[in-house]
Amino acid sequence: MRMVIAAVGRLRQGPEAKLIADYLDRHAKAGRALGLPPVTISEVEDKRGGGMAAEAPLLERAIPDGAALVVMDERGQMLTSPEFAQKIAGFRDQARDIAFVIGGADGIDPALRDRADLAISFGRMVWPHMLVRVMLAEQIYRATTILGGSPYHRV
Ligand SMILES: C[S@@+](CC[C@H](N)C(=O)[O-])C[C@H]1O[C@@H](n2cnc3c(N)ncnc32)[C@H](O)[C@@H]1O
Repeated sequence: MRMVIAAVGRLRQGPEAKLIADYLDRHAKAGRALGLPPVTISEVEDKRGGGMAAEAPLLERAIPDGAALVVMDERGQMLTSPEFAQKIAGFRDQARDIAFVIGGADGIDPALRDRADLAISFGRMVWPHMLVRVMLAEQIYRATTILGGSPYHRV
């Protein structure tokens, strides 16, 4: 099984990169015993500024064949963290890779959005894509702790 974040844009060194590295590192350690692999990040960029239509094929290339496609989209479903954890466990139990997709300034091309297994919203407000990366990394780590029964997540 593979877990991939396919994201538009290159993240420079800085606070967001440090947070993402920290959460994904914690996920990698906690996920080992649960059959969850480390998350890899695949960044794509269309240097000609072609927007979402040009970014879609680049994102498609970063998505493993047959992977469960999870798009991050403000119009998507608002899940609780335990619900998100169960989605991840469900894909794991089906032996499917998971590809989380984060769009660029224009969002995700509708053709890619429409074929998603799941669209997740972090609320109806639009967040900068680099912050969505941080929040997604944290929620993946949180999901792993929920599945592992660790007390990180409290309600
Ligand atoms: C700056 S936003 C682009 C917003 C764009 N107007 C759209 O229609 O999607 C960049 C990316 O961040 C992610 N994103 C932003 N806000 C989000 C939210 N509330 N929930 C989930 N993902 C979000 C989406 O993947 C989006 O493509």
